[in-house]
Amino acid sequence: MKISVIGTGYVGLVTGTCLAEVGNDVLCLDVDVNKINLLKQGEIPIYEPDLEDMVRRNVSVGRLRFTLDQAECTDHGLVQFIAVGTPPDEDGSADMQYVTTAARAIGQNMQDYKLIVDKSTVPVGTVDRVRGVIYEELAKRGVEIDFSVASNPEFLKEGAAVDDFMRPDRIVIGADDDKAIELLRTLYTPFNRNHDRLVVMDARSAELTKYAANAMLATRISFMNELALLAEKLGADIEHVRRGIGSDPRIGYHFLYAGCGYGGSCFPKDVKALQRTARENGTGLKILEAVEAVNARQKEVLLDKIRARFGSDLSGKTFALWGLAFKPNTDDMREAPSRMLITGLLAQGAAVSAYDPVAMDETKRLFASEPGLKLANSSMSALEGADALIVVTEWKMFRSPDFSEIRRKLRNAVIFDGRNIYDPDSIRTEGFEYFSIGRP
Ligand SMILES: NC(=O)c1ccc[n+]([C@@H]2O[C@H](COP(=O)([O-])OP(=O)(O)OC[C@H]3O[C@@H](n4cnc5c(N)ncnc54)[C@H](O)[C@@H]3O)[C@@H](O)[C@H]2O)c1
Ligand SMILES: O=c1ccn([C@@H]2O[C@H](COP(=O)(O)OP(=O)(O)O[C@H]3O[C@H](CO)[C@@H](O)[C@H](O)[C@H]3O)[C@@H](O)[C@H]2O)c(=O)[nH]1
Repeated sequence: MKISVIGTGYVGLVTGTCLAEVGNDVLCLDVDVNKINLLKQGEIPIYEPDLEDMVRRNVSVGRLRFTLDQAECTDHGLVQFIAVGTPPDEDGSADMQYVTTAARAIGQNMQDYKLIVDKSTVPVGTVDRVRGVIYEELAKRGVEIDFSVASNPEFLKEGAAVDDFMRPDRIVIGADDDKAIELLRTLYTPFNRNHDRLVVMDARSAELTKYAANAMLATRISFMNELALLAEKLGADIEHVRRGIGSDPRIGYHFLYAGCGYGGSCFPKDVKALQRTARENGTGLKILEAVEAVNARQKEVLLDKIRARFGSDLSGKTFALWGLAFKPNTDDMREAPSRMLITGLLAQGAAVSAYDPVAMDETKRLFASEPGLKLANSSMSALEGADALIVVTEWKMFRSPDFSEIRRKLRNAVIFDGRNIYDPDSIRTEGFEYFSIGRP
């Protein structure tokens, strides 16, 4: 099938590449000249496991192409995926300007039937709004052309995006017209083997499903983070509690890890946007208010522990920080807990020596003018002369380090572990003072 994808970020690039991988003829559009130039050379602008090889493979056989030309993009695909950003606006609502621009451009350029698919995470009612914008543009041109609009929210996780897209838990399709549903059913057949993963519903329910999924996952995390604070006061261990409750299949093990707060481009913004939608509709979402407040508090937990150990004036102190991305296997630092921590430490007069296996360039971009932040070449060199080590992101490479080397390099044998990756007993046997989340 001929497919166009508008927006080549995490979602657009993965969607386009995976659809090309199974044999479709895909053209991806972006307004970012640098991105498109890089992609045309077979280089990808983000770090995402397995993606670069897949892009190169499909580019080389001509199934995946990139363009800056909107008319070419509209002309190419029978199906037009909108996968542009929907960042939070000042009031917490999703900023819809990029989706609207993309829809308007389709209306301005289309010559024959198109199925327009909202892949971006968008407020309930967006399918109707996109349809309205396209009608407006067709009316301006004085033409009548048949088209469909559907919702097909994306559930991939950064760091596992290719795998999530190729082997989805479910494929949600929200549409009221049979032609759109059949086209999407056909398109997703290669990803829908063994058992039927297609969940077909009306567009509004599909749009709400996306927010509900992220809100539920964020709720689990905030619940565990709040319980972790209580566990600390009670002398209980949240890791034991996690295993104890996760064994109940009604609860399950996933997304129960206490830590230094959730980040990323989705949970924070989607939790906000859903609350905004509720308020606009004259109702509230009290649970989500608490989820957000608990998360904001949790992002301060490491700094609180550091100040409790080293005092509130941290001037003259240096802290080694392992992990800058909001989670492992990505270079994405949107809403990353590391950012608040770095800012907090620098504001208290401390210096920071930071290392991340893939997010160093992004850190440079975000903190270019911070003299107190040093970017180390390796995890071990970050430790030289530091007063303590702080682990913020649970990259695999941080899980079994050489503890005697860490002890030699640090000025004090102190570790703050924001992701509970070390065993408290064995790390104390190694001679460290150890502070983690929700454990004695
Ligand atoms: N990142 C994720 O893990 C993830 C997962 C599921 C859903 N989502 C949702 O998918 C959407 C996209 O997220 P992302 O992380 O890929 O965003 P992103 O910021 O990485 O990429 C968006 C891209 O769209 C481009 N763009 C903006 N306006 C355009 C236009 N008019 N025409 C062409 N290109 C345009 C931008 O230049 C950018 O490259 C968001 O709504 C997000 O909430 C994201
Ligand atoms: O038990 C857990 C699990 C995750 N996190 C944190 O939660 C955040 C988000 O993690 P994750 O969900 O793995 O990453 P995302 O790539 O943001 O993916 C989420 O957001 C996407 C965008 O909407 C959705 O498509 C995915 O299904 C949804 O998991 C990260 O900061 C994690 O450290 C925890 O603190 N504890």
